[in-house]
Amino acid sequence: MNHIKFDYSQALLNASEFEHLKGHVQLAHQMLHEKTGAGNDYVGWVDYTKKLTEAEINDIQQTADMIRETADAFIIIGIGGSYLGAKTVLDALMHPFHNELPKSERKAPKIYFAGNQISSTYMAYLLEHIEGENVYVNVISKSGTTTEPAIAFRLLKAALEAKHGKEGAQKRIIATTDRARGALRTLADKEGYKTFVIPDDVGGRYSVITPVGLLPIAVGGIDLKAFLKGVNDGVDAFANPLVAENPAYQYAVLRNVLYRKGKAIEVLVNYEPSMAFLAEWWMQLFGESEGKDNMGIFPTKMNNSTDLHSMGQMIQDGPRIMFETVVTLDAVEKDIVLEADADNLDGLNYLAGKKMSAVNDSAFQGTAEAHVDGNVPNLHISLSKLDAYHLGHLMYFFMKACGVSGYLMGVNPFDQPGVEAYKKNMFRLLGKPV
Ligand SMILES: O=P(O)(O)OC[C@H]1O[C@](O)(CO)[C@@H](O)[C@@H]1O
Repeated sequence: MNHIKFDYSQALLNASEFEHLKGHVQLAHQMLHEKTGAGNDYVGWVDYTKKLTEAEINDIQQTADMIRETADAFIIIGIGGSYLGAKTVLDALMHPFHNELPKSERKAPKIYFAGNQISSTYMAYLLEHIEGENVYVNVISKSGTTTEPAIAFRLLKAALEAKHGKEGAQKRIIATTDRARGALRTLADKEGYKTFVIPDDVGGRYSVITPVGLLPIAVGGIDLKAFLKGVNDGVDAFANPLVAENPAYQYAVLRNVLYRKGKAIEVLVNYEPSMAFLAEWWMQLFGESEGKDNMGIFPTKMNNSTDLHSMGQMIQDGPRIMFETVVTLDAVEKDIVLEADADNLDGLNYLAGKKMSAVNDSAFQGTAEAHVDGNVPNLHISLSKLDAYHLGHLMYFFMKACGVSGYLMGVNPFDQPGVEAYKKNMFRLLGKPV
């Protein structure tokens, strides 16, 4: 069943402008489901979760439970698709001040990320910060050869071995990587680490639904089965080839029509800080999938109402080359009723008795109205609430829309050849042996 409400009444398009693309969607749907399109070696994510066995899920859950019971701190090493999905879910569903809670109130180890940049300062502070802690590490790399996580892992492995010896470190390291290839696989096999496999036919940016995302999510205490159920219900709901009944395909069509009308920038907007990282994950998903052959919609983000006070001016009055996709929640996790103040020096008594979420909602409504008036098309996605089920459903919605959208755009949505350019130069500058 579909749990995404997708409203495109403010897309500033006539039905006639997207009707003609419906036939193309049927073709893109077929290419994806029958594995006949470009990049067809990488469409395993389409029904991956449907094929996950109970034993595989239990293995992930048991490993996570062991880490939850034993570790003070859990470090997720990975870059791009190898950390963005996990961080999105953990940020969205965990206590916003989780790492600062006293141990007795924390339901999971403190969680840190490493290997998603090459900052020596960050790494030095992290190593110093975790010195007294019982640390477990999940090193995640599909290729097993990415420089950023490899450097971070080398440093953390050395720190763990210095503290606990080889055997103690071995117990605290879990590697998520390719079944057979890559330096991380070789190392993990040699050292005897517990490993999880990233399937060959699932690319990094589509891998949050594999152990890449699932293990960290479970360590965070998120309900894995609910997350997977949300994904699986998405697999069913968004496999409907009829555009009129499939919001993922509607979204794919509309963004393509908007792009063809000169809207080269898509802004993913949220009104909840817990959802801010969703945009980072979404940016890689669409950016790496569609930015090809000098084409593609440039994906960016607004965390509102914060960014209305920095980028709001640009959206309202800047060049008319952007559209917004706003994600909102029908119900917030916690609400606060604003009270009257005897002095009312701040002039806020007109809000007395109102819920803070209603003020936030008015910010959303007012902004959408202003931006649409300013000729910025607005697409609106709403979820009934933010929990493991709905987040899994939403992430799969975006994945499915992205595959179809890329095909509509005429690119291979499953490769990322352009990412190699900086690496080649960096390796030359560093004198990496060829
Ligand atoms: O999991 P890996 O192989 O380390 O790759 C991490 C990320 O790097 C990229 O390959 C780009 O360099 C992304 O596509 C990917 O998500």
